[in-house]
Amino acid sequence: MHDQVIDPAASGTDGTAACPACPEPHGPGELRVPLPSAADLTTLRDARAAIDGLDAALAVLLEHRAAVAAAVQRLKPVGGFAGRNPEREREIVAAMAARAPSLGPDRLARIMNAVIEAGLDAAAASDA
Ligand SMILES: C=C(O[C@@H]1C=C(C(=O)O)C=C[C@H]1O)C(=O)O
Repeated sequence: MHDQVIDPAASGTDGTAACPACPEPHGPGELRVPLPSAADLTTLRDARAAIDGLDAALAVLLEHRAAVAAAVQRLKPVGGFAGRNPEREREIVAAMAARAPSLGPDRLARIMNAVIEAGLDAAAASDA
């Protein structure tokens, strides 16, 4: 969860906190990340720095998503891999494809299949 990746040693005195994903301090339960414009990146160093910032935010989102997906498994009558729901997964991919048109539904399906399986696997490991 996002709160868990905030470095308490870097916390401000005003209730805000520094976190590895965000360039600016912010309150708990928030993620703020700049969205660099690829067209503005003209050096390898800057482009890699932009990737690193986006990946830090992705990691925070993936950690948080896995925790929420684990909560869903506990709420469903049949959770875990046995309760996998292809129709729900197709809906997720379709909604994401509308926001990520350059990736499109086929690539997003591969990405989200990996994300969903990793979440279910992590949830099963934490139950064991
Ligand atoms: C979270 C659920 O369980 C499973 C995991 C999903 C996910 O990580 O998004 C989606 C569908 C299910 O295969 C759910 O049914 O909503």
